[in-house]
Parts: sequence; structure tokens; C-alpha cells
Amino acid sequence: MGRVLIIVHHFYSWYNLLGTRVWVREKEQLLPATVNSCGDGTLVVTTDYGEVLYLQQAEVNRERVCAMHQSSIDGVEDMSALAELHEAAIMHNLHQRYQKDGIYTNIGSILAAVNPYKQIPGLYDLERVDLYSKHHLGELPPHIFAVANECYRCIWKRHDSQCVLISGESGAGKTESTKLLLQFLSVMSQNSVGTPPSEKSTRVEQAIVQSSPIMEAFGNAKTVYNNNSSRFGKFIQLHFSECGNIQGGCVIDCILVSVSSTYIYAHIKCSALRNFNSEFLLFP
Ligand SMILES: Nc1ncnc2c1ncn2[C@@H]1O[C@H](COP(=O)(O)OP(=O)(O)OP(=O)(O)O)[C@@H](O)[C@H]1O
Repeated sequence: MGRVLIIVHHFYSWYNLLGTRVWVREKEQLLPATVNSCGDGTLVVTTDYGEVLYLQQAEVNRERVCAMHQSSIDGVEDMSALAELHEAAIMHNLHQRYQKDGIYTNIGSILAAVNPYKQIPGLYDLERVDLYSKHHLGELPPHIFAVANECYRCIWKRHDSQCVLISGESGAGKTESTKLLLQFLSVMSQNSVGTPPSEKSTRVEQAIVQSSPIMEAFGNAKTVYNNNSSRFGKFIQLHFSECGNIQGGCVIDCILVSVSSTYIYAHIKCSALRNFNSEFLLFP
């Protein structure tokens, strides 16, 4: 008897909340939805995927329908700030940001990137490189340049070599992300005090950035997942001088795997103290 009363109370509590964002469980999946109407013993909700669900009073309980937390409604830049930490909330947050061209989202020190499959104006231009080079991680919206900058700075801050692991399924955007990282590090290197003015535009940085199309010419093929799919993983090593400029680097091809990964290893000759490891998770 007591249980019925609680359910009835819960049902009528929706009455004043028309338009409320909710999670509704349908076929074992939590779906984001909006309360449409509540009357005659039926709660009507429309899921974000366009499905209209008619829930009878008896089936409305916290397991079936629950209010969405404000952090999930607004969306957050860092997933660790989400109050609801279930898969649906994580995917919903990524999707919400993606719809506003926010393809990057932090998960603590991990950066999640969703492949936009289109050019987003201004996202990777030189002004953006400049902006992110002047701010610490977390001060600006999540971006691959923020991770690249942290990696570059940490070489000196922690006096240790840095490693960036880029991982994701085929077509997720690993190769493009690698090129963006190299682009950022190359600009930082060219602007560093260690680069003589005469060599600002013709140095090893340019060779590293321009090696990508050559590598792709030999190592890429069209697959059902990706028109320009890398057929081997890459281990890219960059050597920095104490003054911050790239002195050299190498690309080592790894075994062909179904889900390839790219490692960028920024190295400086100094005593090993600590490791900073940053990871990427990419979603196609
Ligand atoms: N940040 C981005 N902005 C715009 N388009 C992108 C971005 N990242 C990836 N793409 C698009 O997605 C395509 C696939 O990306 P990419 O080749 O980097 O995937 P991948 O993860 O390296 O795949 P594979 O493992 O098959 O080599 C690119 O050719 C490009 O068109």
C-alpha cells in the first residue's frame, strides 16, 4: 500500500513539470526525452529520437522515468562535472556539444574528440594556435591544441619526456588529430628562442608536417570505414632542444591492426623525473 502511494505521488509530481527534460528507460536503454503531457493517468514523453511514449500511471516510477540533472541539460566541457555518470549521459553530452560544433570534450586529463567530417571554420587556424599557446589546460574550451600545449610545456615543467596516445576505431580521426598536434608543436618550435631567425620557415618542422602526405601515399588505402585509412599504426618521436625547438624526429610504422593507434613521443634529453601521459578517445 505504501509503495502505491509513493508511485502516485511521483506520477502527479510530473504534472507541474510539462516540458521537463527526463531520462526514460525503453528496451533496457536510457533515452533523453521531454515530458509532453500528463493527464488521464498517462504520461506522454517524446524522446530526442522522435519516439512518443505513452506511460501508464502504474509504470511511472524512478526506474522508468527520472528527471534530467541540470548539468546534462546544459552540457559540460569536462565530463567529470556531469552529475549523472551513466553511458547515456556521457553520449548525450558529447552529442549536445557536437551539434554546436563542440567536437572536443574533456574527461579529466583525457580529451574525447568526435569526428565532425567537415571543416569547422577557424577551429585550427594560426590565431587558435596562438591563443592556446598562451593558456593553461582548462582555461579555454577543450581543444587538441590545449593538449598539445600542455605536452610542450610539460617537457620543461616536469623535466621529462612526454607521450600522447591517440586511439580510436577506423575513421575516428586519429591521423587528422596527429597532424594537428604536429602542426601545433611545429609552430611552437618555430617561435621558440632556440630557432635562428634565418631558419624560421625552412626547418625540420616543415619536413615533419610535410611528411604526412608522403606517408599516406604509401601507407593508406580506401576501406569501407574510411576513404583514407592508414594501414599501419605510427610511433612518432620528436626530439626537442633545451631551447624548445624541434631538432629531429622519426616515424616508426607499427603492425597493422584493426584499430590502429598513434603515439607521439616528445623527447628532451634530461633526467627522467615524472611522466605525463595524455590520451585521446575518438568517436567517429
Ligand atoms: N578534426 C577533423 N575535422 C574535420 N574532418 C576530420 C577531422 N578528423 C577527421 N576528419 C575526417 O575524417 C576522415 C578520417 O579521419 P582519419 O583518417 O584521421 O581517421 P583514422 O582514425 O586515422 O582512421 P584509420 O584508423 O582508418 O586510419 C578524414 O579523412 C577527414 O575527412
